[in-house]
Amino acid sequence: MTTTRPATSSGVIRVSELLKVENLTKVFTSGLTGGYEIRAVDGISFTVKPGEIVSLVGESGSGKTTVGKLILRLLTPTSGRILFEGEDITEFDKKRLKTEYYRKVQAVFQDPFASFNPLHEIDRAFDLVFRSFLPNVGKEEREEMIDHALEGVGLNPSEVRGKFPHQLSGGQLQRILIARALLVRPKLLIADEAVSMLDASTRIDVLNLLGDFRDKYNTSVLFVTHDLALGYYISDSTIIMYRGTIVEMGDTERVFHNPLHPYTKMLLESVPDINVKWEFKGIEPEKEEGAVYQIKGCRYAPRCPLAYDKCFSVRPELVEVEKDHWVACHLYGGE
Ligand SMILES: Nc1ncnc2c1ncn2[C@@H]1O[C@H](COP(=O)(O)OP(=O)(O)OP(=O)(O)O)[C@@H](O)[C@H]1O
Repeated sequence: MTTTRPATSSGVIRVSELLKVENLTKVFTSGLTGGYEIRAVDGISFTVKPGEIVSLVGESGSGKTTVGKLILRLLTPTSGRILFEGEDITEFDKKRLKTEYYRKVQAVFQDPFASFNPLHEIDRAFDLVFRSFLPNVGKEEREEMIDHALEGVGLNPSEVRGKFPHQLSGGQLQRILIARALLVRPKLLIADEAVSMLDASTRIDVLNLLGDFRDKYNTSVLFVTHDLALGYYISDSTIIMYRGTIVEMGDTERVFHNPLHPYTKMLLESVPDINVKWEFKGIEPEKEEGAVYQIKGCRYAPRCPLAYDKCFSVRPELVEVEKDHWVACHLYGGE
């Protein structure tokens, strides 16, 4: 990959985990009757340290968004724990989520248009944040804070304030949402495909902005993406998911420069190279979805060129093969 990455903030002190996900599982059922189990997230564990940017990478359907929604408690886990600052947030009631948790954990999603009411000026987007988390801020200070937050994401307040969503571009709207999420200086930002709709140069600006914000306020970011290059550019650590399971994770440099899992290797080989012209090689058919979740072993086995008997019958565990580099593959001794 040719992308260069901004240097990791050197001043960040990483004491302990901010977020610890333990054996997290979410099972959906497809259809009302006679459906099959979709193990969208299947017993995954990982941590996010204070000030760490972690990419959650995988193809469509790998379970990335479900993980984000579970951490945001927009979904209830089937089993497992989500510890935030040591407390299991799956046990928080609605009041605690609203008054405490969402003060510290904010999110930005893919489609900025969906987050704005087309009938209201964009300024209204900030109302809920002030009402919920900053109720004592006076009108004048509030206006200053909004202007400051907008400037922080590279917007000129006079160009966007008082406008309706249809009068602004997707990039401007997404920056406004990021400004809103960062206004309360959250400890964790969940950015789910948050830059996918932006054009290439705006995308890099917004990524740099997330990096700057982390450096300034030690905010951790869970960066959910299907785009390996973006994940590489921004993150300290990378988690590769396949069909609800983590197949590889660790320090971003190690995962990208020494990929071990056949799935990670395949993903990296699929990144288009600017010097190579497109050539159609056919599309590999995926195993039928319901059948994939019934595989007792590695979910990637049916697609894996190196799979052998054991891969279909025994689920490989994540093993640390070098410092801060984990892989779940029988080729590396996982049981
Ligand atoms: N509410 C739901 N009911 C039933 N199945 C669901 C539900 N939400 C997600 N799924 C299924 O769970 C699996 C994982 O979905 P998820 O959206 O988490 O994947 P993803 O990696 O984020 O994919 P994408 O990049 O396409 O958003 C998919 O098979 C999806 O169809």
